[in-house]
Amino acid sequence: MSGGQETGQQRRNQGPLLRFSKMHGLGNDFMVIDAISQPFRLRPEMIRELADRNFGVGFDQLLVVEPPGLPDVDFRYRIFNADGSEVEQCGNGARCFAKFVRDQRLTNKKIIRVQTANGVIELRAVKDSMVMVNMGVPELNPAAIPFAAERRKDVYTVDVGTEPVELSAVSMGNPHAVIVVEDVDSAPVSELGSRLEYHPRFPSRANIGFLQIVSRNHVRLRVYERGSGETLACGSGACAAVVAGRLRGLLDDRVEVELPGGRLVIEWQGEGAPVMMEGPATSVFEGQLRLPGDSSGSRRRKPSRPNKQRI
Ligand SMILES: N[C@@H](CCC[C@H](N)C(=O)O)C(=O)O
Repeated sequence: MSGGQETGQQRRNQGPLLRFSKMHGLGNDFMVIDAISQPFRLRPEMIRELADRNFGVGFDQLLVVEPPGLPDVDFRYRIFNADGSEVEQCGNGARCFAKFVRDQRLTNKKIIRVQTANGVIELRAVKDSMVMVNMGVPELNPAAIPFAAERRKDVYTVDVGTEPVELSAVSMGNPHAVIVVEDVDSAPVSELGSRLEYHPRFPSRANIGFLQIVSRNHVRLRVYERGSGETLACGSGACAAVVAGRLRGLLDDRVEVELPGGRLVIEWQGEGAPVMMEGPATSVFEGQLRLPGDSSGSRRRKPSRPNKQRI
C-alpha cells in the first residue's frame, strides 16, 4: 500500500513481542497469554483480529492470566470470546488455564484458586493432562441467568417466530439454554443457535446447547456458543446440559458428555451442589507476536450487540 496509509502488517511490526500459548480442551481452542510478566492492553477489535482463522492466530476464546485482586486466590482469569466480548466463565478454558500456569511455572500448586468475573473457581490438576474443575453451583433463578420469565421453571417455551422451542435456562456463571433433541447430528445448531443467542429473553445473549439423551449416564451435545459460533466442545455448556437433564429427571448424577471434540465427565448431586467437570487440557504450540494495531482489521464475527466490552 502506498500513500502513507499504514497496513495491518506495518502496524504489527511496531511494539514489543508478546509470548503466547495455543491450547485446546477437546478442540475448543484458545490463545493463552501471561499478562503477569507481560502486561498489555487489548481492545475488542484487536481480539477479533487475533481470533481470525485466516488472518490471525485463530481461536474460540482468548484467556488472559493476571495477578489476583483478592486474598487467598492464586490468579485472575479473564476470558474473551472471538467476537471481542468479555465473559464470565469458560470450562474448557479453566482446564487449559490450570495446565498453562503449571507448565509456565507460574505455580506448582495442584489445587489452584482462580478469580473470574463471576467469583472464585477451584482447579485441580489430576494426572497427566487431566484437570478437574469445581464449576460452582448452577444458577436457576431467571433474573440472575439472566432470562426473562415470570417464575422459575425446569422447561420454558420460547417463541422464535416459527415453531415455539422448549428449553431449560441455566447459568454456570455464563448464560445457557439447553434444548433436548432426538439426534444432535441433524439438530439445527447454527440456524436456531444464532437466533436464540440474540433472543430478547436472553438480555446478555446466551450459549445454546442441543442435548441428545443416549442413556441416564451418557449424552451427546453440540453447543452454539455466544460470541464464537458452534465449537467442538463447551465445558460450561456440558455442565448446563447435565443440570438441565437432571432437572427434567432424565439423567443420573454422573454423566459422560460426548461432544464433537471428545468426552467430559460431569457430576452434579442436585440443587445447591456445585457441578464438577473432569477432562483433558492440551498444549499445541508456543509462539510470539506483535499485537495488531487498534484500528479494526477483523473479518470475523463482530457482535451487533456485544454483552460486555470492558478491557
Ligand atoms: N467454551 C467455553 C465457554 C466460553 C464462553 C462462552 N462462549 C460465553 O460467551 O459464555 C466453555 O468451555 O465453557
